[in-house]
Amino acid sequence: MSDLVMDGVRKVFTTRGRPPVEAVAHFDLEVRSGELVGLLGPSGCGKSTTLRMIAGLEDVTGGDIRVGGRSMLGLRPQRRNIGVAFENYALYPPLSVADNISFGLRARGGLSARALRERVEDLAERIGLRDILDDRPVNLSSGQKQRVALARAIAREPDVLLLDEPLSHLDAAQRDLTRRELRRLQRELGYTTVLVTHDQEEALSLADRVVVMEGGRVRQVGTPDEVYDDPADLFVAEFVGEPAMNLLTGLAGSGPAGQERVVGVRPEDVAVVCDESGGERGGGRGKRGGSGGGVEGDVGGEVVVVEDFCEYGLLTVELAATRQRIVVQTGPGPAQLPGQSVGLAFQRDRTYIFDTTTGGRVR
Ligand SMILES: Nc1ncnc2c1ncn2[C@@H]1O[C@H](COP(=O)(O)OP(=O)(O)OP(=O)(O)O)[C@@H](O)[C@H]1O
Repeated sequence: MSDLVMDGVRKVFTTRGRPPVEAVAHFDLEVRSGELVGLLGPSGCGKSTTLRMIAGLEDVTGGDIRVGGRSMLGLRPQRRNIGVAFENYALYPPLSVADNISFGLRARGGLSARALRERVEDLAERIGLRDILDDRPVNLSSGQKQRVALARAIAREPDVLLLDEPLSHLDAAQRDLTRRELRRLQRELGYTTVLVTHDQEEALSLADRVVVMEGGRVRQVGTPDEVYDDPADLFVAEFVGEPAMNLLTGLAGSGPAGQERVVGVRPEDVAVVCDESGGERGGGRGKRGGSGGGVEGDVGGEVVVVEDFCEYGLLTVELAATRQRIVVQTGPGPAQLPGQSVGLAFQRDRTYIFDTTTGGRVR
C-alpha cells in the first residue's frame, strides 16, 4: 500500500465563450497508507473533479499528486495503478461478471488463465459475488453491479482505491449492509482509499477522516467526530449533522466591528427543562433541572411541530423572543404537544459561536 499526497492541486476548466470555472482551488491532503478518507460536500463543490484528477482522467492546472512518493502528473490512467469504482458502474455489458472483474488484470498481462481465475474467485468470495460470476451485468441488481465495479477496481491490487458515490443507487437496507461490508473489506485488504459522497452519513460512518469541501475549497479535514463536534466554520457546522445545527441570532452579541454573531447548538444538545404543566421534561444530552411551576431555561418558546421517530423525537419550537425556530431532539416518544410552552436549556460546552460576516468560528 502507498500513501497519497495532494499538494496544492488546482483545476480550472476553460470552455470557449464562457468564463473559466475554478472547480478545485488549492487542495492539500495527505492520505496515509491504508486510510479511508471521504470527500464530502454539496453538489458542484469539486469532489468528482478531485477524484478524476487522482485517477488521471482530468489534467491538473497546478500542484502535484504523488502516490508512494511518485508524481502521477503526466502518467496515463492505466499507468497509475489506481482502482476506480464509478457511481455509474461502467461495466462492460457483453462480458460476464468474472470477465468484468478480471478485465484490467488481463489487459495488464503476466498472470496465467488459472491464476486469473483464482484471483477472481477469491475476490468474488469476499465480496459475495460467487454465485453470479457467469451472469451478465444486465441481469444484476444495482447492489450487485456496484459490487462488481468494486471487485474490478480492487482486482488489480491498486496502490490507491477511488470510490465515487459507492452506495448511491442502493435502497436503505442494501446501503447499510454494503456500507458495513465495504468498511470490513477496506480494513481487511488495507487499501488507501478516497471516497466521494454527498451523503454525510456515508462519509461519517465509513471514513477515518473526512474532507469537507465547498466551492472548490477545503473547509475542514478531520475525523468524523472532529468535524461534527468541533466544526471549523459556519459552513461545516451547517452542512454536517442531520437534523442540522440550530443557528440562533440575538443571543451572542456582536463582534468588535459590530459583526453579527450566531449561536449554534445541535438538536441533541438542547434540553426541554420544563413545560407549562410545570413538570421537568428531559430531552437531549444536556438535561438540566428546571425550577418547576413555570417556564424557564435559557430560552422559552412554543412547540409548533412534534415528530416521533420511535427511537427519538424531534420538537420544533418557536422562540418567544425572536420567533426563530429551533429543533430539539428528545428521547423516544416526545412528551410535548403542539401549542405547549416550553423552556429550553443549552448544554453550555456544546454551543458554538460564529461570525456571520466571515463565517468563521469565534472561540
Ligand atoms: N468538464 C467540465 N467543464 C466545465 N466545468 C466543469 C466540468 N466538470 C465539472 N465542472 C464544474 O466544476 C465544478 C465542480 O464539479 P464537480 O463535478 O467536481 O463537483 P461535485 O462536487 O462532484 O458535484 P456532484 O456531487 O454534483 O457530482 C462545478 O461547478 C462544475 O460545473
